[in-house]
Amino acid sequence: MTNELVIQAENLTKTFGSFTAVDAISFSVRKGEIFGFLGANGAGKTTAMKMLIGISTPSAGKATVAGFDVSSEAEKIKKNIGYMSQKFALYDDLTVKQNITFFGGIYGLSRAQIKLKTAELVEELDLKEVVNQLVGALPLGWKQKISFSVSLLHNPKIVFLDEPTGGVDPITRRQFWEMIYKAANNGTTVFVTTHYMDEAEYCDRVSIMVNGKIEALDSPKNLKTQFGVENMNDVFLKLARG
Ligand SMILES: Nc1ncnc2c1ncn2[C@@H]1O[C@H](COP(=O)(O)OP(=O)(O)OP(=O)(O)O)[C@@H](O)[C@H]1O
Repeated sequence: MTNELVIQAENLTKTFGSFTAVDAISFSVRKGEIFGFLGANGAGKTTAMKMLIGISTPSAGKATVAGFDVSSEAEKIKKNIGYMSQKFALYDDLTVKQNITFFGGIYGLSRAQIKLKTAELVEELDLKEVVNQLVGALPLGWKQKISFSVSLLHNPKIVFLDEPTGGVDPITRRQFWEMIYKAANNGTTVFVTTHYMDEAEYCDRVSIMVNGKIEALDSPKNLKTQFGVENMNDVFLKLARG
């Protein structure tokens, strides 16, 4: 991890009518950092993330991602990031290989690059058996791992993961986190939302949102010390209960 800041938000705000979903949040994320973005349902995480990836315009405040302004340079941001949404976006009726080819094309990779990447992924994820199977036939954990790899196809500087491990078993979640570590070790910054507090422990730093505001932000170790508790679940409960 370096000291280069790849995400900087300053008083970033989103209102819907009179409702403030994201309330003047300020934070920064370093290159290669695994940054956990936590909060209860409805706290404003997805809304904040949508502003950071350039698909929702802030109502107030500002943010830069990969050096580009989210309000005025959204197209440049999209070229520099990967995104895996809660409803991850692989096509069930295409094979694994066809999905990789399709998304590689969208990300602007050449045929040769796609071929190379496909071979790499088959090797890394041990996909030999399933590469020509329809994605729809694969278990959820597999879909998520492939989806994550697809979001990294174009070697983005930052990858945004919105609850990437929802609904999968602990072993698959652990494997997924090994992939996250590997991406971070390769210099990719990982911005991840999760509801699993064991996953919060794996992050370099964690922010916790309550009603649109960031109420805590530090390493898991420092947060546990600050709140005088043993685990991130208790940190979260203390904050959420107010
Ligand atoms: N387009 C919209 N119009 C009006 N209200 C919205 C809109 N999008 C989100 N909200 C509201 O903003 C609040 C924050 O929602 P958001 O989806 O960002 O929360 P979240 O922290 O991501 O929750 P979850 O963990 O359930 O995904 C919620 O009260 C939601 O109803």
